[in-house]
Amino acid sequence: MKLALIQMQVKNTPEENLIKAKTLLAEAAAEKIDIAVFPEMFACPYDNSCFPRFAMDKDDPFLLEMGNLALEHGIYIVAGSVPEKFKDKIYNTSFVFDPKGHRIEKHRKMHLFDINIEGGQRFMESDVLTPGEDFTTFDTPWGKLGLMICYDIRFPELARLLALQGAKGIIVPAAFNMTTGPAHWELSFRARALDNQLYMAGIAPARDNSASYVAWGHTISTDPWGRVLVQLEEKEEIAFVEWDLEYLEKVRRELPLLQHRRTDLYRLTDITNR
Ligand SMILES: NC(=O)CC(=O)C(=O)O
Repeated sequence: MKLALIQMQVKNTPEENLIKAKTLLAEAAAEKIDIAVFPEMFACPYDNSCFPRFAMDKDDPFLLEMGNLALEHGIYIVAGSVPEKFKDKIYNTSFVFDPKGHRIEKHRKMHLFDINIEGGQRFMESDVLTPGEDFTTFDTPWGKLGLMICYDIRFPELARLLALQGAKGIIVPAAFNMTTGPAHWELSFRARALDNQLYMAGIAPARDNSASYVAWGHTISTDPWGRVLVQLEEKEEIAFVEWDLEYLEKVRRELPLLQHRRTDLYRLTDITNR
C-alpha cells in the first residue's frame, strides 16, 4: 500500500485551497499511489474565527470535488479535515473517498483541542466546535485502516480500540504547533505505532509563520516496530511511504504484544471516573 502524505501550505479560502490541493494531488498521483492524505483543516486556516465562516455540509462543492478527484486518479483520498456544518453544530471532520469517487466514511474529531500552555500555545476548539462520538475505520483491499484527527492521537485508548477493531494502520490528519510539535509529535506517532504494532501516518500543514496558529509541519509515518519511516521538515512537500502488511504480521507473530494483554485483569471501570 503506497501512500502520499501531502504537507500542503494552507491558504485563506476553500477556493484557493482546492486549486492547490488539485495541483499537489496530480503530482502525487503520478507516483502510482493507492491513498492520498491531506492535513487537518486544509480548506481554511486553523483558526476558530474561520470555522463558522467556512463551515461546509457534506455536499459542499469542495467535498464533491474531492470525490471527483478520487475517481479521476483511481485512488482513495482521505480529505484531511474541514469544518463540517451539521444541523446547528460545527465539527472538525475528515471525509474518506474510494477510487470510484464514493464518500465511504467520515471521522469527527472526538477529543477537542483545549489547551493553555504558559508562554506557549493556547487554543480552545470547544469555543466553536462540537466533538464527534464515533470510532472510525474503513476497509481497503490492503486491510482495514483507522482514522483519527490530531489531538485524538494523545488518547492511547482510541488507538488501541481501533487496533482491536482490526486497523492495520491509522491515518491522522493533524496540526501540532511550535510548542507541542518539538516535544510530542514524533514521540506520539512512534508510541501509538509501537503500542499497537501497526503503521501510523500524521499529515500536517506546511508551516506559515504569519498565521495565527503556526503549525509544526513534520508530516510523518511510523511502523509497527516503532521506527520513523519518513518525516518531512516544515515546508510544502509530499512524503511517499509504503506500508507492508506482511511485515506487520511478522512483528505481531514474533513479539505478540496484543495476545499477551491480561484482559482477564483489565477493567475499563478501573480507569474511569478517577
Ligand atoms: N491541534 C491539535 O488538535 C493537537 C495538538 O496540536 C497537540 O496535541 O499538540
